[in-house]
This record gives sequence, C-alpha cells and structure tokens, in this order.
Amino acid sequence: ISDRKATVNSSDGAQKLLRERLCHQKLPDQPVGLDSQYKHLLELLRRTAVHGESNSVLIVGPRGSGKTMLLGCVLRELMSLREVQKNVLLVELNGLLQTDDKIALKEITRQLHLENVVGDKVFGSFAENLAFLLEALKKGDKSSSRPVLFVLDEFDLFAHHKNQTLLYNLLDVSQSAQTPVAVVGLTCRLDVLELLEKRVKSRFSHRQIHLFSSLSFGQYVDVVRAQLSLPPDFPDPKFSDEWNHSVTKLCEDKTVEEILRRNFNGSKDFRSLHSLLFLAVSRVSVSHSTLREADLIEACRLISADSKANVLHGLSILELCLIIAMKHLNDTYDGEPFNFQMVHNEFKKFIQRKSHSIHKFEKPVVMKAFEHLLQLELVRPVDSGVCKVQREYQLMRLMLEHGQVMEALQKYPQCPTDVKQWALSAFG
Ligand SMILES: Nc1ncnc2c1ncn2[C@@H]1O[C@H](COP(=O)(O)OP(=O)(O)OP(=O)(O)O)[C@@H](O)[C@H]1O
Repeated sequence: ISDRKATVNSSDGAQKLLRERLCHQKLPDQPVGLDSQYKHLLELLRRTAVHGESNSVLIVGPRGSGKTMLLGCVLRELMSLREVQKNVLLVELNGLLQTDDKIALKEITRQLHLENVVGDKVFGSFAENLAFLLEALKKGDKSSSRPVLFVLDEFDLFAHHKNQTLLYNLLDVSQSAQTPVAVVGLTCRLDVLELLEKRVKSRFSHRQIHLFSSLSFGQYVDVVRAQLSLPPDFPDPKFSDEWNHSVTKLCEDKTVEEILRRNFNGSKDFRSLHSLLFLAVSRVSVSHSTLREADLIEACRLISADSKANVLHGLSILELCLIIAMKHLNDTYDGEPFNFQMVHNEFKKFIQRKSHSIHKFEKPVVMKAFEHLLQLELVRPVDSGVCKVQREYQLMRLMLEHGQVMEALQKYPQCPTDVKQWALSAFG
C-alpha cells in the first residue's frame, strides 16, 4: 500500500511540475534556436546597463514566437551581474494597458517610484514631464545617472496614440546623450516602421531582431521530449526514470510522430505545442501514471475540434432542419445568398413530401428558430442591416461548409432517419 501511495504522490508531483512548466510560469533555461538573437540583444542592453550607451531596438516575430521569453532570458542574465542589479531601472509598459500617453506617463512615474517627487507639479508638456522624471533619477550622484530600460510590449499600439508623443519623446531621449536609456519594443507587426511618423522614425535606431522559427522537425521532437521529461532533482528517482523512459519511447511512436508532424506543419510556435502537451499531461491519473499515446491522440482531438460543429450538436431538431434547408439552397443556387422565406419554403416542402417524424411548425416558431441561428452566427446577413428590409426578406449566408453540416449530422444524438436522408438527398 505504501508503494502505491508513493507512486500516486510522485505522479501528482510530476503532473503539477509539468503543468506549471507548460503554463508559461517559468522561463526556459535557454531559448531554443535563438542563439544569435539572444547574444545580439544581450550585448545591446549590456552596453546601456554597464557603459551607459543609449539605444533602441525592436523585437519582431509572430505571436508565441518567444519575444517576451527572449527578453526575459536576456534580462535574467543581465540582472545577475551585480553592478547592473543595483544600478539599472526597468520600466515595463504594454500597449494593451497603457492606452494613451497620459496613462503611460503615470505608469512610468509609478514604476520609477517618483510619485512623491512629482507631487502636484503641473508640467507644460509631455517632454518636460519626462525630462523631469529622468532628471529626478540623477539626484544624489549627478555625475552618473542610472540607466533606464523601457520595455514597450505591443509596441505597434503605441503608434496609435495622439501625435505619438510617448514614442517621440522616448526615442528622442534614446538618441541624445542626456540619460542612458534603452527602448525595447516588442511587436508582431512586420510593417511596424510604416506606422511611425517621420519625426519618430528618424529617431529610431532601426535595429530590429527578427524571430522566425528555423526549427527542424528533429529539433521540435527534442523540445517535446525535453518539455515532458522530469528534471534530475525530482524527489522520486525511480518514478522519474520510468517516466522519462516512457516519454522517450512515446516520442519514437509512429502515431505520436504523425500528430507532432501535423502540429509542426501547422505552426511551429511553442505556445500551441504547449497547449497540446498540457492537455495530454492533464489526462495522466492514478489509474495510469505515465503518459500514453492515447493521451496525445485525445489532446490532439480536443485541440483541433471544430467549435462550429460542436455548436451544431446543441441545436434543436427544427434548427437543424433549417440548416439542412439552407445547405440545399446553397447547393441549388451555387452559394448565392438566400432569405428566410426561401428557407421556410424549402422546409415546408420537406415536411409535406418526405417527413414522418417532424410535425408542422407555425411560421413564427420557425422564425424564432431562424433568429436563434442568427444569434449563434451560424447564419449572417449579407449586408449588416444598412437598408431596412423585413427580416424575412433580408439576404443571408450560411457560415458552414457542406462537410461540417454532414459531419455534425452523423454525430447528432438520435437524429431521425428521414432528416438524415433529406440531408443526403441531392435536390432537397
Ligand atoms: N525558442 C524558444 N525556446 C523555448 N521556449 C520558447 C521558445 N519560443 C517560445 N517559447 C515558449 O513559448 C511561449 C510563448 O512565448 P512568448 O510569450 O515569449 O511569445 P511572444 O512572442 O511574446 O507572444 P505574444 O506576441 O503573444 O506576446 C513561452 O512559454 C515561451 O517560453
């Protein structure tokens, strides 16, 4: 019994550890495949932090490509230097949070702990205010001012602020030799420079670090293995050995390879890989304490589930019939838009000619069902109600593919046979 208890504890521990790892709570020991970018960024920021040189740089890459992670790893190494730790100040802003420059300035003041120094002072301009803040940092030892690293996440959103005042002023400071500052922008927009006003653009250093994954499939599988393996300091070495052995075997499995390859071909980014592995790890339980092929298959199924098809499973039979009627209209009129009246006619034809299981519904009831489909956005008006046409005659489109409807029908619980046959018949 005590053996079993130990296994349960270890299995719980392993699951907790891996789930935390996959939930982005920890920086990786080393970014994978980003060595040159890492060195480049570290060198740039080191020059600001240690030698007091100002600079600006943009980190550009798609969502989940590791921009935040790269900066985090670089800052971790930088801050481990003692002279930097005591000296450098970090200000982190995010375009989603600081939606205008006034809010951003308040946040800068807060992060620099200068609220008391600013007090009730009124400033003539943004530049004056920022200059005051940077000047305040010099107090004490005027000869050397403390370097400030400004991190602007979602950098492109700051370009929408009025007159781009914040960007202008930060980049202006980063160009002049007053205070050592580094401005680091993170963005997923490749065309971000096009968004900058001329006077702002000219103050930017034009240094860009691009993160495009050059990972091969072999490296991708290595990452999976590393992500799923337990560390050497795991409290139960016997369990950890077994687990790691099973992970290695799992990665060699043909079906698993196929799933990983599909994921890899879809997107190489780590975030989607992490969600896949997270779902798989969550399925480990007392009854099977190692990761199995079936867990990954199920995780893959969950991740690639078609949300619209899932909505279809929850429809009433009347609503489903309307969807089939629309599918027939689409087939007959080659995808041209239709209106409610046409759908209703198609449905009536079915009831009169072929149906034994569906009884007649009053028109307002059918209309109600149709409106529900509209609410679910399975049907959308062609023009979003600009001209005032009666709802019955408004042109609509079905937002589902032929295949999605047919697949949903197969899985619909207790779907009457005549409805299925109607869906399968070629001409309604
Ligand atoms: N090269 C890599 N090596 C190790 N882990 C990585 C790598 N790339 C991405 N990751 C991991 O993928 C996850 C997503 O990365 P991150 O949050 O840094 O992306 P991002 O580019 O900042 O995304 P967003 O544009 O949404 O802010 C993180 O958990 C990160 O640790």
